[in-house]
Amino acid sequence: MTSTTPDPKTFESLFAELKAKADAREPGSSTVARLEGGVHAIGKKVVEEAAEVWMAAEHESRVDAAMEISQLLYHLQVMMIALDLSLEDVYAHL
Ligand SMILES: N=c1c2ncn([C@@H]3O[C@H](COP(=O)(O)OP(=O)(O)OP(=O)(O)O)[C@@H](O)[C@H]3O)c2ncn1[C@@H]1O[C@H](COP(=O)(O)O)[C@@H](O)[C@H]1O
Repeated sequence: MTSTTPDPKTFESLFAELKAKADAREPGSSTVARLEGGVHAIGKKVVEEAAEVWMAAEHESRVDAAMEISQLLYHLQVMMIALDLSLEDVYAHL
Protein backbone atom coordinates (compact mmCIF):
# COMPACT_ATOMS: atom_id res chain seq x y z
CA MET A 1 0.00 0.00 0.00
CA THR A 2 1.34 3.43 -0.91
CA SER A 3 0.77 6.52 1.12
CA THR A 4 1.11 10.06 -0.14
CA THR A 5 1.99 12.97 2.07
CA PRO A 6 0.51 16.31 1.08
CA ASP A 7 2.90 19.00 -0.14
CA PRO A 8 4.01 21.29 2.66
CA LYS A 9 1.94 24.44 2.82
CA THR A 10 3.59 27.66 1.66
CA PHE A 11 2.58 31.30 1.76
CA GLU A 12 1.48 31.02 -1.89
CA SER A 13 -0.44 27.75 -1.50
CA LEU A 14 -2.22 28.97 1.64
CA PHE A 15 -3.27 32.15 -0.18
CA ALA A 16 -4.64 30.12 -3.11
CA GLU A 17 -6.54 27.88 -0.65
CA LEU A 18 -8.07 30.85 1.19
CA LYS A 19 -8.95 32.66 -2.06
CA ALA A 20 -10.72 29.56 -3.41
CA LYS A 21 -12.72 29.17 -0.18
CA ALA A 22 -13.62 32.86 -0.21
CA ASP A 23 -14.69 32.80 -3.87
CA ALA A 24 -16.81 29.68 -3.26
CA ARG A 25 -18.16 31.08 0.02
CA GLU A 26 -17.35 27.61 1.38
CA PRO A 27 -19.77 26.61 4.15
CA GLY A 28 -18.05 25.98 7.49
CA SER A 29 -14.88 27.82 6.52
CA SER A 30 -13.54 29.97 9.36
CA THR A 31 -11.91 32.15 6.72
CA VAL A 32 -15.26 32.88 5.08
CA ALA A 33 -16.69 33.70 8.52
CA ARG A 34 -13.79 36.11 9.19
CA LEU A 35 -14.32 37.78 5.81
CA GLU A 36 -18.00 38.20 6.60
CA GLY A 37 -16.94 39.85 9.87
CA GLY A 38 -15.35 42.66 7.87
CA VAL A 39 -12.13 44.65 7.73
CA HIS A 40 -12.46 46.12 11.24
CA ALA A 41 -12.59 42.67 12.90
CA ILE A 42 -9.86 41.29 10.63
CA GLY A 43 -7.68 44.29 11.49
CA LYS A 44 -8.11 43.61 15.21
CA LYS A 45 -6.91 40.01 14.66
CA VAL A 46 -3.87 41.28 12.72
CA VAL A 47 -2.93 43.57 15.62
CA GLU A 48 -3.61 40.83 18.22
CA GLU A 49 -1.48 38.29 16.36
CA ALA A 50 1.31 40.84 15.82
CA ALA A 51 1.40 41.45 19.58
CA GLU A 52 1.53 37.69 20.19
CA VAL A 53 4.50 37.44 17.81
CA TRP A 54 6.28 40.14 19.80
CA MET A 55 5.55 38.49 23.16
CA ALA A 56 6.59 35.04 21.92
CA ALA A 57 9.80 36.45 20.46
CA GLU A 58 10.74 38.03 23.78
CA HIS A 59 9.41 35.54 26.29
CA GLU A 60 8.68 32.17 24.65
CA SER A 61 10.45 29.55 22.56
CA ARG A 62 11.48 29.77 18.91
CA VAL A 63 8.77 27.18 18.16
CA ASP A 64 6.15 29.35 19.87
CA ALA A 65 7.38 32.38 17.90
CA ALA A 66 7.17 30.43 14.63
CA MET A 67 3.58 29.39 15.43
CA GLU A 68 2.56 32.97 16.21
CA ILE A 69 4.24 34.19 13.02
CA SER A 70 2.29 31.60 11.01
CA GLN A 71 -0.95 32.88 12.54
CA LEU A 72 -0.04 36.48 11.75
CA LEU A 73 0.68 35.50 8.13
CA TYR A 74 -2.74 33.80 7.95
CA HIS A 75 -4.59 36.88 9.22
CA LEU A 76 -2.62 39.15 6.86
CA GLN A 77 -3.75 36.93 3.98
CA VAL A 78 -7.36 37.19 5.16
CA MET A 79 -6.95 40.98 5.14
CA MET A 80 -5.50 40.86 1.61
CA ILE A 81 -8.53 38.89 0.41
CA ALA A 82 -10.92 41.26 2.20
CA LEU A 83 -9.29 44.14 0.30
CA ASP A 84 -9.20 42.17 -3.00
CA LEU A 85 -5.41 42.40 -3.06
CA SER A 86 -3.43 39.75 -4.95
CA LEU A 87 -0.02 38.40 -3.98
CA GLU A 88 1.41 40.42 -6.88
CA ASP A 89 -0.15 43.63 -5.52
CA VAL A 90 1.82 43.12 -2.31
CA TYR A 91 5.00 41.68 -3.85
CA ALA A 92 5.24 44.82 -6.01
CA HIS A 93 6.24 46.68 -2.85
CA LEU A 94 8.85 44.24 -1.55
N1 LIG B 1 -3.55 28.73 8.89
C1 LIG B 1 -4.64 28.96 9.41
C2 LIG B 1 -4.78 29.75 10.61
N2 LIG B 1 -3.87 30.36 11.40
C3 LIG B 1 -4.58 30.93 12.37
N3 LIG B 1 -5.90 30.70 12.23
C4 LIG B 1 -7.01 31.17 13.05
O1 LIG B 1 -6.54 32.17 13.92
C5 LIG B 1 -6.78 31.80 15.28
C6 LIG B 1 -5.55 32.30 16.03
O2 LIG B 1 -5.45 31.73 17.26
P1 LIG B 1 -5.89 32.51 18.58
O3 LIG B 1 -5.04 31.96 19.66
O4 LIG B 1 -5.92 33.99 18.36
O5 LIG B 1 -7.35 31.92 18.67
P2 LIG B 1 -8.63 32.54 19.32
O6 LIG B 1 -8.26 33.43 20.45
O7 LIG B 1 -9.57 31.41 19.55
O8 LIG B 1 -9.10 33.46 18.11
P3 LIG B 1 -10.53 33.63 17.49
O9 LIG B 1 -10.75 32.39 16.65
O10 LIG B 1 -11.50 33.78 18.61
O11 LIG B 1 -10.40 34.87 16.65
C7 LIG B 1 -6.95 30.28 15.26
O12 LIG B 1 -7.83 29.82 16.24
C8 LIG B 1 -7.60 30.07 13.88
O13 LIG B 1 -9.00 30.29 13.98
C9 LIG B 1 -6.07 29.97 11.13
N4 LIG B 1 -7.20 29.50 10.54
C10 LIG B 1 -7.06 28.75 9.42
N5 LIG B 1 -5.82 28.47 8.86
C11 LIG B 1 -5.75 27.64 7.64
O14 LIG B 1 -6.57 28.23 6.67
C12 LIG B 1 -7.10 27.23 5.81
C13 LIG B 1 -8.58 27.45 5.65
O15 LIG B 1 -9.23 27.27 6.88
P4 LIG B 1 -10.84 27.29 6.92
O16 LIG B 1 -11.26 28.58 6.29
O17 LIG B 1 -11.20 27.22 8.37
O18 LIG B 1 -11.31 26.10 6.14
C14 LIG B 1 -6.75 25.86 6.44
O19 LIG B 1 -5.66 25.34 5.73
C15 LIG B 1 -6.32 26.23 7.84
O20 LIG B 1 -5.32 25.36 8.32
